[in-house]
Amino acid sequence: QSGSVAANPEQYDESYLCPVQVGGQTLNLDFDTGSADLWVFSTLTPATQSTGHAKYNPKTSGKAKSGYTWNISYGDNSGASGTVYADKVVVGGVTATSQAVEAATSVSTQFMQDTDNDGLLGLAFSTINTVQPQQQTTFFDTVKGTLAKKLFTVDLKAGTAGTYDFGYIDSSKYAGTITYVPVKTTNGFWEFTAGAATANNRSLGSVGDAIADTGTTLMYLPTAVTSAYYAQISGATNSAAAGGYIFPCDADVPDFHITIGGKSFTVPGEYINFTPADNSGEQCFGGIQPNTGIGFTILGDVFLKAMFVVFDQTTSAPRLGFAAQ
Ligand SMILES: N#Cc1c(N)n[nH]c1N1CCCC1
Repeated sequence: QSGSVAANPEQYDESYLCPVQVGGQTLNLDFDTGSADLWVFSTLTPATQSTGHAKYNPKTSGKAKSGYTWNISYGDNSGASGTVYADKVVVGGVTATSQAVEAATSVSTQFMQDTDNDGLLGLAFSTINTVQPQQQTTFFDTVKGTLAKKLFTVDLKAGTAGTYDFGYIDSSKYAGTITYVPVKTTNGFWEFTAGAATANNRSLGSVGDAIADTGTTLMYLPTAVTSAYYAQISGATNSAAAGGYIFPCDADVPDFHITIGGKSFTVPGEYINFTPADNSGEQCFGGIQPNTGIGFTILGDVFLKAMFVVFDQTTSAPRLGFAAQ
């Protein structure tokens, strides 16, 4: 089988939500290549936390996995926990007849407040799934044996709907050729080595170890690369109050170029002029921020919305394919 589902941007492209049928109920989920749990708001989630969200009702067709629990926390200190059911999950026409559906019995305030988001669909490696006592497979791992090709592609867009495709590569969605690089799976991420970064034809240094992460909004780069980039924007400062680099909204924000697999790819400067940093609209928050304390680079949606990316498990060695949109 194969299929395609829309990836609808939230305000400022902060995250992208995709309609998924869970036990015959449609929920809008954040597809996240940086985590491996499929969890949903449910009828088990306290009403004080779930108001405004679509909820999965396991009573309809879910089979309880007795004694199974899950508990996930993300790098931004958000998190959720709950119990586990097996149920039918359909994404863009691709059907997992019995997928582990993690029903939330508790969610953090960030999730409670984003009422468009009804949960997450993890697309990292199942080795980092949090279900106990037995780890469960991601939707992709559950269905990959039934897909025409064991891969999915990500085509996020700036300010408009993109797509996640499962089982095939749509050559109309990218320009030029796809450059493949090997993936290191030991941390459970789609992790690879990126190369040199430049802006205004000046070297910013090497990016190095990086993950392709649809669940992260911004790009978190090595501190040296980040400071060298913002040194080229007059008025840019690293503001503790704002929580990162900001600059005058009318500044000239240079394109960011990164080499992957020997090919150069470009993130337009306008994607890096991310959002107003304050109510005056005078200062804007940068789409590139330092990866301090993370330990690797995260190439999130600001990067991905300039790219067409193939998440490929067609061979025993997973690989990532990158192309310009
Ligand atoms: N922090 C963080 C994070 C990440 N690195 N990948 N996905 C994340 N989230 C998904 C939902 C909330 C945060």
